[in-house]
Amino acid sequence: MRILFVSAEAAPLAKVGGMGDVVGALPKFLRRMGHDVRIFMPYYGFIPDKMDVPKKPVWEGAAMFQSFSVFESVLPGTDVPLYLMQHPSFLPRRVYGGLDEDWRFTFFANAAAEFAWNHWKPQIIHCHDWHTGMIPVWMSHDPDISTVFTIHNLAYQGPWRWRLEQMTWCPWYMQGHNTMAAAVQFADRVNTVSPTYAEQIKTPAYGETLEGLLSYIGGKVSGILNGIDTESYNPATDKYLHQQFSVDTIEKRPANKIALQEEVGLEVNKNAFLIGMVTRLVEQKGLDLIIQMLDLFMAYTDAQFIVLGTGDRYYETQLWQMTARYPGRMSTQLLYNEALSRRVYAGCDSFLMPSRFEPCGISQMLALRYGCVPMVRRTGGLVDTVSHNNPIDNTGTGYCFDRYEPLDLFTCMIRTWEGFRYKDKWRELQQRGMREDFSWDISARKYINLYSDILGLPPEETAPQQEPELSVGKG
Ligand SMILES: Nc1ncnc2c1ncn2[C@@H]1O[C@H](COP(=O)(O)OP(=O)(O)O[C@H]2O[C@H](CO)[C@@H](O)[C@H](O)[C@H]2O)[C@@H](O)[C@H]1O
Repeated sequence: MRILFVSAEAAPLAKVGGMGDVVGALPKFLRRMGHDVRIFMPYYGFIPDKMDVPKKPVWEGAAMFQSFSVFESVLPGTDVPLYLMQHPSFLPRRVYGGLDEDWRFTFFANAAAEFAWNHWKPQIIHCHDWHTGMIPVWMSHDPDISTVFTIHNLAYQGPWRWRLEQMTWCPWYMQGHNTMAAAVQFADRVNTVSPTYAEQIKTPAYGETLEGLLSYIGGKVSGILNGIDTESYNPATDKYLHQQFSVDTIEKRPANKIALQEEVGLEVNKNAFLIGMVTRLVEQKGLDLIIQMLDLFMAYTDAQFIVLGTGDRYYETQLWQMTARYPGRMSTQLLYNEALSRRVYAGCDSFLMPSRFEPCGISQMLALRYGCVPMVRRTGGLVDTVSHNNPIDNTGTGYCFDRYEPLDLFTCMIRTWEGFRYKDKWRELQQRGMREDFSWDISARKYINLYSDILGLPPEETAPQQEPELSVGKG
């Protein structure tokens, strides 16, 4: 099959969050299964810092009264063909933000559609989040090109219809209120990134006002759990770590904790319970819960806490102020830093992710892979990837809580801190997590079956079923 991924992010070139991880990894695995998968993304101003791009474009086109050029290369570290769309609006050294965001991504989507019609014609365009949401509307006219639309984040829905009407050809029959709604209506298949979240978004608590529409088109909505790139994220070979280790040499892991404490200015103490977070600092990630109960937790325990992230100014300030109250025990790194993120996963004892909602979550899977025990709220993909520790039966991979309440988070963190004192049981818990298989193989097969289904082809192989475990209340 010929499949074109269209996305605003693709790791390692442009990654802000988990969508970059997915688009950077899934095509590689689909190609290994024998399909011609390619990526189309913007040529951001910072891309030449990360790779050499040919000087001559492979194609030039026009959309929304603007001309643009497309350069062909390969996604670094893979054999995936990459098309970079160049236009002055993408020259700034940023992925998101700016007053022209609605315009530039609608234009990007239009450019991708022109590219698919005129240069490389795929059978399926796989669109990611609202930035590509108009593609399914335009492609609904084309009998040769079908579309899959993946929701990574329902909270960001793109420009509203009146703005789309101003900017572009927005057909009269497009009754969607905004770009995300239009995409959901017109795509041949809609999927989100975990089975639990695929059910949750049909409810008012998680549907972000689209629950009615998502329930109405429920037959074409599915949930396919994300994987992680286990080749890139491998603690046994990760060149960014102070000390590499594997599930069988886990006794080497504490050297990473000491190195991390030194690096971020925490008191060097191998016995202190070190908690980490690597996250976008936004409401989704449950930061308000942490801000409400962290003082209590710090007073009650000897724990240390490191946060690596950037995002809303409000959360940055709150965390910064809190850090000032705990010198040597808390460190806030307001940075986007891939290398440091790997050292946080490898050095911390536990990873905190009390999300308000979570479509899938990549961070908790990376934490598990690096032996960092996750503490999570049971919502969305966190339900499908982390199970509660049961030291009697030797099952479970982390610590979980249900209700979105500071006291429930506090209790969960205290239970984890207690668990950390029983070293042998803790090591077994870490090893169970490290042995979990989150590689892309299973999910990539499910995507192939989804594409085959649209094209009327028989499924390639039967992938094992993932049953959603429902937890729909916001607590
Ligand atoms: N400051 C920083 N420095 C370095 N690395 C950083 C960083 N901040 C975040 N990251 C990295 O970005 C990724 C975050 O991915 P997540 O899936 O956990 O959340 P996100 O909300 O961004 O993704 C959305 O899309 C994904 C993909 O579908 C869904 O899993 C998820 O639920 C949904 O919210 C991880 O690889 C993490 O290490």
